[in-house]
Amino acid sequence: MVAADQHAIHAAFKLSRSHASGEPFTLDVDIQLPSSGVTAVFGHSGSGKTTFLRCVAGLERAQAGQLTVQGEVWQKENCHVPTHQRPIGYVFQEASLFEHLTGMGNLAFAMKRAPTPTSDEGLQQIIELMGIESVLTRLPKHMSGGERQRVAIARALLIQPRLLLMDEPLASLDHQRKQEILPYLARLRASLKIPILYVSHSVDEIAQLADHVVVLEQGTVVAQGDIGEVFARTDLNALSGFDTGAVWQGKSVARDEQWHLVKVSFQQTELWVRDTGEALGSSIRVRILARDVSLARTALDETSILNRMPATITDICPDRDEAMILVRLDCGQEVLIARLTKRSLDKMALQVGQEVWAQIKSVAIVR
Ligand SMILES: Nc1ncnc2c1ncn2[C@@H]1O[C@H](COP(=O)(O)OP(=O)(O)OP(=O)(O)O)[C@@H](O)[C@H]1O
Repeated sequence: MVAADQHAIHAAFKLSRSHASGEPFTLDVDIQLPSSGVTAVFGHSGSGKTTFLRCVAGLERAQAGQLTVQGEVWQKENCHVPTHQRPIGYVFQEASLFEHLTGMGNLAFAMKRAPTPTSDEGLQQIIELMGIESVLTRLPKHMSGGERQRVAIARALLIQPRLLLMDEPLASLDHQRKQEILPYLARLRASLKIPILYVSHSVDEIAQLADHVVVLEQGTVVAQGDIGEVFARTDLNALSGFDTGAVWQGKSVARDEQWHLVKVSFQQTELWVRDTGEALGSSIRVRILARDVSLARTALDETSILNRMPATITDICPDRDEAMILVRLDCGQEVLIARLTKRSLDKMALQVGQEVWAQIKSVAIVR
């Protein structure tokens, strides 16, 4: 839960619509979101992510709604601030640039809409942040998908928004372009003071970018909280499956130069991870996929696995795959999830409350 904070966002919307096919849809949310960082709005296709974002933007009007952003009312009973009067930047799935204007022309258009003049320095900072210097003289048709999207993000920032809304900004890009643009989004997250609402159905993207997660299912909020907390849950349909995995936030504390490894310390446990060259003391986020965690009843000495730790089984939950099971473990203050076959669970006679050894085959650094 987000602490009561007058700078937070309170969004409550009730909106019903019926499909041509006859299947009705209702968005029914009442949530408090943090005033900074990236809040990911996550869920399967059709869960209502875009509808929620459009309600925040004022593009869609909920039959009943209340929206307060940092103490300012944008919607309440008979009051509905129109979209163009809301200080928001909106980045869509497809970069909607003006095709007849160059990159710089697109940016200049946004600057004209900003409430206060942008200094040359401010403009330069955004150009550098998004790495778009070399495409400013080009028309959008001569830019790659990733470049177009980065110009679109810069344009949204130059409006000087107090809230940035991003609706699947990477969805139209291929894998390589996504990888190219992700570091820019991570930089954006680190340098922006304003809150970002980021809609996505990609667990990978969210694991890398989000601080806070809201999970929608059929128009309602089924979970919300800090990324570590939400990703540690095994009962969420949207998060169960091949990509299930815990996200841990720690600090690098030691370096093993011979083996190119860095020791990352978490609340009560430590992991050795690949050295990505960051200074000791840096904050490091890792993702441990449930399929990369195996369990042993005793501490095995002869194993090639680098990261092993004692853990207690706290829950055993069904997986989307009939043959698999998710085991939730407490490792000190950290929660780990292991994805095992039902056969292994049975063979090892694992039960809730049992002490085991968790063996982590691979740890991905996500930031
Ligand atoms: N313009 C519209 N008219 C009628 N129904 C709509 C309209 N837009 C969306 N819907 C329906 O409303 C529901 C929520 O759609 P929404 O686009 O918000 O979901 P989503 O979670 O963003 O999905 P996706 O990930 O596929 O974009 C869906 O059932 C969808 O079919």
